[in-house]
Amino acid sequence: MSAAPPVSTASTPLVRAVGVRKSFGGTEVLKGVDLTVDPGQVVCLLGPSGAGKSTFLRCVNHLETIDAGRIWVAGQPVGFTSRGGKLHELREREVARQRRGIGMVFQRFNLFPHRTALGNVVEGPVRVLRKPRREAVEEGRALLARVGLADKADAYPHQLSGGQQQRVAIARALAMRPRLMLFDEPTSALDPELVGEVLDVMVDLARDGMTMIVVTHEIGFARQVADSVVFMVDGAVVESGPPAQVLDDPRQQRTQQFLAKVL
Ligand SMILES: Nc1ncnc2c1ncn2[C@@H]1O[C@H](COP(=O)(O)OP(=O)(O)OP(=O)(O)O)[C@@H](O)[C@H]1O
Repeated sequence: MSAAPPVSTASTPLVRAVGVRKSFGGTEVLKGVDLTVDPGQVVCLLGPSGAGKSTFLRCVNHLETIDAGRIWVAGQPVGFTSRGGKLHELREREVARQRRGIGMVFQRFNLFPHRTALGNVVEGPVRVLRKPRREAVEEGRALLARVGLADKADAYPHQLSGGQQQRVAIARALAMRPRLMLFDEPTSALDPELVGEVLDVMVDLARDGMTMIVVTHEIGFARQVADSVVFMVDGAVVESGPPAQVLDDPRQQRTQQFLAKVL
């Protein structure tokens, strides 16, 4: 791990990544990524397969440990705590606590198959946050209504479409009251006709002011919702800025080439 930069303060962005590096085996897949997300902002991460987008997202949530650089979420260095002006590596249980403030939605919904939609949503608040079940159920029903699934509370995952399962997964993440939501290609496992219903929920979340980092190939979503589009290639950010600039008037040849293929 490189020398620790100073601990950031509460007035800093919600997410700040500086010089993030990560290797698997001998291969460096993140080569010094810098990224800033202000509270309430939506940042879309775009780029070709293998660029390191998912790996970066997993580093923000400390599902991967970075080799160098630093990431702060809400002023807290990810994987560390600051005591007496020094950074100390967190133990596993403390990492889990830090991770609670971050909701993550994956390509695959990974719902508990033996629990209903509502059961999936209340599991975290009851078991992890120790909320009274009645309160968790009330909130869980409200969250299912928010994602348009009020009538599916008692359905099991196998009785739901992929789009509905993904909306349950979003409700489940929201039930933990995250201050940040990470989405890793949340629609890419869905049939095309189901993509819109998941994106609509994400658009609503963005309008409600949720801070989000979204790895996506949905250029229309990025154009509609993103405050910033970050284009990654080969473990590095090659271009970032407002969607109108990066998507409609890209400056880098690699961005132009990528967009020519996907648009
Ligand atoms: N746990 C791991 N072990 C070894 N290599 C890994 C691991 N996770 C990712 N990689 C490699 O890191 C590189 C970046 O992968 P990553 O999934 O972050 O890219 P991506 O930009 O999200 O791509 P895609 O759009 O295809 O999901 C790839 O070459 C991948 O094979």
